Amino acid sequence: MKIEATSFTKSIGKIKVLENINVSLESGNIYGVVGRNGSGKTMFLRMITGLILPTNGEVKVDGRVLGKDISFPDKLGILLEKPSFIGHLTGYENLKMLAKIRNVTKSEDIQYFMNIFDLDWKTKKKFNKYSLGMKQKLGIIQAIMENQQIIILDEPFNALDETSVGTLRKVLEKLRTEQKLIVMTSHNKEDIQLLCDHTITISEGKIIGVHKNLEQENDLMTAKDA
Ligand SMILES: Nc1ncnc2c1ncn2[C@@H]1O[C@H](COP(=O)(O)OP(=O)(O)OP(=O)(O)O)[C@@H](O)[C@H]1O
Repeated sequence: MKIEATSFTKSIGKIKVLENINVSLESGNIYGVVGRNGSGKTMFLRMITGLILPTNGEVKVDGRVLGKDISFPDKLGILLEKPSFIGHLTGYENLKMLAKIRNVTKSEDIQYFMNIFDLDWKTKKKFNKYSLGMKQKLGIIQAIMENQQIIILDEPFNALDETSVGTLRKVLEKLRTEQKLIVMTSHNKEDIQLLCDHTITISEGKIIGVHKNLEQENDLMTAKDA
C-alpha cells in the first residue's frame, strides 16, 4: 500500500496546523513521527487517516483521494490519543464487541494478544478499573487485532512498562515483516531509533526532515551479509 500526501495544508481558524506536507509512505516500513509538543504529530496522523480534510492539497491511499474517492483508508487499524472503550465492560468484552463490527477477529486472537501483553482476559475487572498502562495496551490491541494493512499509533509506548515496551517492539517488527505500513509518534528517541526505518521530523506544522534510520539500515546490511 502507498499513502501519498501532496501539498497538504490544514488551517484551523488562523493557524496552519499542517503546512505544505509532501510525503510518501509505503508498506513494509515503520515510520516514526517526532517533534515537540504541539508541533503537529497528531495532526499528521489525522491527515493520513482522513480524520482531517485539507484546506489545500490532498492525500491519496493507493491512488484514491481521501475525502473524495474514499472517506477513510480501508484496512486501517488506529490508536489515537484516548481510545474510547465502555467503562462497565471488561477489556475482553470490549474487544469482543469491537471485533463483532467487522467479524474478522476470532476470540482466540483476542486472547492471544491479551496474553502477550500480560492482560488477563478472564478477569472480571471492568475497563474503568484498568490502570493507564492497561488501557493503553487494550487500545494497542484493538488497533492491531484485525490484521489491517495500515497501522497508525499515536504515542503507543506511553504508560507501558519495560516488558510491554519489549512486547510491542516485537509485535511491530513482526508486522513489518508482514508488509504492513506502520506510522507511529513517540517522544522517546530510542523507540524511534530502535524500531523505525524512517524518521519524519515535524516543527510548527511543517516537515523539517525525513531521514532513513541508520540503525535499521545497518541491521539490513548485517542481515544481507549473514
Ligand atoms: N481542534 C483544534 N483547533 C485548533 N487548533 C488545534 C486543534 N487541535 C489541535 N490544534 C493545534 O494544532 C497544533 C498541532 O497539534 P497536535 O495535537 O498535532 O500536536 P502534537 O505534535 O501531537 O503534540 P503533543 O506532542 O503535545 O501530542 C497545536 O498548535 C494545537 O494547538
